[in-house]
Amino acid sequence: MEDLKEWKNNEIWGLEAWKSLCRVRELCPLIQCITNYVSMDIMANTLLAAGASPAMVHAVEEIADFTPHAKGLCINIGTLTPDWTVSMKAAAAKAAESQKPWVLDPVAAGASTYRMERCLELVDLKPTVIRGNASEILALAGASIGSTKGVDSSHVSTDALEAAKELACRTQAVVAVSGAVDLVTDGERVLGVSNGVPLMQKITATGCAVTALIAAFVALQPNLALEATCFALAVFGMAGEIGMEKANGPASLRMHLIDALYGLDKESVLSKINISKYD
Ligand SMILES: Nc1ncnc2c1ncn2[C@@H]1O[C@H](COP(=O)(O)OP(=O)(O)OP(=O)(O)O)[C@@H](O)[C@H]1O
Ligand SMILES: Cc1ncsc1CCO
Ligand SMILES: [Mg+2]
Repeated sequence: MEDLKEWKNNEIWGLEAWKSLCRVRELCPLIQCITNYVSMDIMANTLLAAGASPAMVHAVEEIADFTPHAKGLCINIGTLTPDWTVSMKAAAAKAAESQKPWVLDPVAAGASTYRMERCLELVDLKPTVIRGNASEILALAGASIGSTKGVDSSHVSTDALEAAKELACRTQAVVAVSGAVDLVTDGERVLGVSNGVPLMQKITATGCAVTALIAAFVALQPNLALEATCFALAVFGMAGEIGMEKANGPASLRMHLIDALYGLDKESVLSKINISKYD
């Protein structure tokens, strides 16, 4: 691959995103998901539609056997309880030990002290990527409680740009803030992904689903985590744009988005991709 710092236009981004999607379709990476009850269905279906192989495996007793065989791991704290916390930490540690990338979704990080403390413990276990909405990234970067209402963002992604950069520098993770423009940073470079449609916010767990898709893309390009994260966000957003052409509301968008992801072709990727340097 060329020096990505020199990349300038969407023609090149499109070709590389297409290659990344093809790699997922060819290699069908096994992605372990320890996620919330709300997101399990859309997350598994998103991974399958993209060509990956999801497995919702969360018993702590299975982690020693299972996690080393997965290509990537997605941890989502959406419906956190103490027993799952133990599994999450064990899986993150096992992924790190077996040099597998893992991605953290800090759902509602600022909604309670319990959530924040567990999130900070997970961040200490060195996620490859952290993907949240703007309120979650602001809360996590500042370790601040009470600024978020729940799982939905009360900020726009650009509100969290400096927080995301600071969090990325401090943790060495790639940090992605979703929204109308998804901002992705390694603390130095910032890229903006402008694919997607606003109605995606009205389908529960689209954020959770795209975090799992990031895990699948990063699993196959662990040394290009920033770019792979952008490609997953762009691919999901493009599927939303295509799905929106047939949708009448959130429920039909959910269905058409998954269909569009499954059928996404090179021509659509090249014509729709919208990635730009943000800094
Ligand atoms: N205004 C918007 N325009 C276009 N796409 C959007 C918009 N808002 C969100 N998206 C897209 O919707 C998806 C979900 O992002 P969102 O920020 O809603 O995540 P979230 O709040 O974590 O969701 P959840 O907690 O329900 O999983 C992302 O792919 C994002 O790019
Ligand atoms: C609604 C909801 N509550 C906990 S997790 C979740 C899914 C969206 O994050
Ligand atoms: Mg979320």
